[in-house]
Amino acid sequence: MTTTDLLVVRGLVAGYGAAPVLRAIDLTVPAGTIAAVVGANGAGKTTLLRALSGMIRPAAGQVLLAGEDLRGTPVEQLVRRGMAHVPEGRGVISELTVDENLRLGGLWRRDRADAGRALDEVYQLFEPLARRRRHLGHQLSGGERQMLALGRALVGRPRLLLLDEPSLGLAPRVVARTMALLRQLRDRTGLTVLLVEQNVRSALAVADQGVVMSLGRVVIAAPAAQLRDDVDLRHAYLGF
Ligand SMILES: Nc1ncnc2c1ncn2[C@@H]1O[C@H](COP(=O)(O)OP(=O)(O)OP(=O)(O)O)[C@@H](O)[C@H]1O
Repeated sequence: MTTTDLLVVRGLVAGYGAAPVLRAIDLTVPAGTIAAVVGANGAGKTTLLRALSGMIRPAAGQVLLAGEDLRGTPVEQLVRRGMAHVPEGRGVISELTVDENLRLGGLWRRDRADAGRALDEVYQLFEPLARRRRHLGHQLSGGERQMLALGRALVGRPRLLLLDEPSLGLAPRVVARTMALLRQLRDRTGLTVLLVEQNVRSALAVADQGVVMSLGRVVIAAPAAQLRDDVDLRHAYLGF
């Protein structure tokens, strides 16, 4: 595992109108690690992912991906540089088949042969998707749709995966499987993950770093183990 910082965020300010939601976010995520972003409803977690993936334009601050400043970079270029965003609600296209949805994730890649290999790898990783290649998006269960959204992102071979609430609406067993998969991807491929989760326990169990947000700021960024084990910290910042 490399110790290079893949994502560095400095003084990021962003929002939807005149009043900013993110108020000077600072964040560092080393390559090959999982950072879990947790915090109360409305803290700005989803907004942070949107600002990083170019869905909303930051008003101020700096985002570096592997040392490269991303300011002004079009969304399509962000994808080419290795950023993949799986939004809350997942964005699976209901009218397309599993296979078509997955192929969308690799359409932009010039290396067609490797895009094909990445697709095969995703089918190996998600066996239920391989069995349902011809099924339409709307015929899938919630857990399968989550797999599909994640799989589609992975077909692009991202370096940084921005994952918003993957556990939303899923059975505990499926949540556990998703978290185990993230750990496996980190360990086997060196994938770096910024994981936004309401399910704090599950997220901290899999993460290397815990990032607690409140009112548009990062109030603590610490090793996940420290947040898990320190009762005072948990009471103060996470309420359990
Ligand atoms: N599209 C939007 N337009 C205007 N304001 C928005 C929009 N999306 C979110 N907000 C506001 O931004 C603030 C932060 O929301 P955000 O969704 O980032 O929080 P969150 O920490 O992800 O919370 P949750 O866990 O509830 O999704 C909230 O006050 C919310 O009302």
